[in-house]
Amino acid sequence: MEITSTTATPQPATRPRPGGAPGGTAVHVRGLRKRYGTKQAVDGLDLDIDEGEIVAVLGPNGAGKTTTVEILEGFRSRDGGEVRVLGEDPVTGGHAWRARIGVVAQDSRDQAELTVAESVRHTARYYPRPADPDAVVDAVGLTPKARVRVRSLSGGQRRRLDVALGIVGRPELLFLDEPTTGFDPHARRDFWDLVHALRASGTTILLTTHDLAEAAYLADRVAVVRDGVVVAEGPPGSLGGPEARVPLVSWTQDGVARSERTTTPTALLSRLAATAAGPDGEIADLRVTRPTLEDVYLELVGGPESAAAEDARPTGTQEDAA
Ligand SMILES: Nc1ncnc2c1ncn2[C@@H]1O[C@H](COP(=O)(O)OP(=O)(O)OP(=O)(O)O)[C@@H](O)[C@H]1O
Repeated sequence: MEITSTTATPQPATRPRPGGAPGGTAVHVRGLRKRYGTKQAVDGLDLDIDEGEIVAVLGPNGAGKTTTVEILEGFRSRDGGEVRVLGEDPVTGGHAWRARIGVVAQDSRDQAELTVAESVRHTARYYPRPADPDAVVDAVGLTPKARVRVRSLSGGQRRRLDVALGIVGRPELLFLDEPTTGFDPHARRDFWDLVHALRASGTTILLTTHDLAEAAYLADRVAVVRDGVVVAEGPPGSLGGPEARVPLVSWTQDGVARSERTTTPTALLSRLAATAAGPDGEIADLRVTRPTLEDVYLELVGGPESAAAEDARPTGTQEDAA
């Protein structure tokens, strides 16, 4: 599905070519800091995103992802650090800068009384070179609901509309904050195709997600945030380095579950065949697995995403959008 402009306006000269041809830096963050009361939510965070890249920011609840992203979007102030988004400081980015970014936030916008088509058309008017609203509605799979009022949509349909509203301005840089929450598997896969199509047209994408499969499928690079800093970054397939990807061989011997990490699993299997196989020649419960992105991620953040990682928001320190 191609999303075309409603006007003959050509793409901006700065728009990168697909495939990551020499482009500039879309996002540049150094030493970012943000404190809420006594809580240091962002604590010296560094991040760079090249034009045309899809970067997934991962991290447990309360790690500082949303705070960081909202600072980049210009919706939240910062206490310190250097931030450039499409070459500008979000604090001083004006209307023209804002029109170059798209935001799919966690909280839906409220256009409950409009139909889906009206809502997308309405939002398109805020942008100088919007996509065809009907094509966008189609791209997110909402054509059958185009004449339905927003308030009547299901949660997942509402989320798709959020995505439509975020992309109708044909942003150069798109922020996707947990975009597929509530999507059924089919819608999620369609959405992934859409994200790839956007990237192919040169859009830079910053994605935050708790869905490791989504990050692995979509991202060129992932950045893992913990306690307000990036603790690891790299392509999803090699995050954590070769050490983190050493295969794990597990088996049961004499009724006891055993496992061993080894770079030479075949040699270990030969040894086990001689020493741990039962009378039938089989090694009980034998499995050889290579750590997934999820395994590496959990190792990096110190265990499953849990309440332990999340601290309650301190009351009385709410900060309004900057
Ligand atoms: N407006 C606020 N007022 C006070 N504390 C806040 C505010 N927003 C966030 N915090 C705190 O800052 C820390 C980082 O929160 P943030 O929402 O950035 O994390 P997150 O990584 O996006 O989490 P999640 O995955 O749950 O969305 C948390 O401890 C949170 O409680």
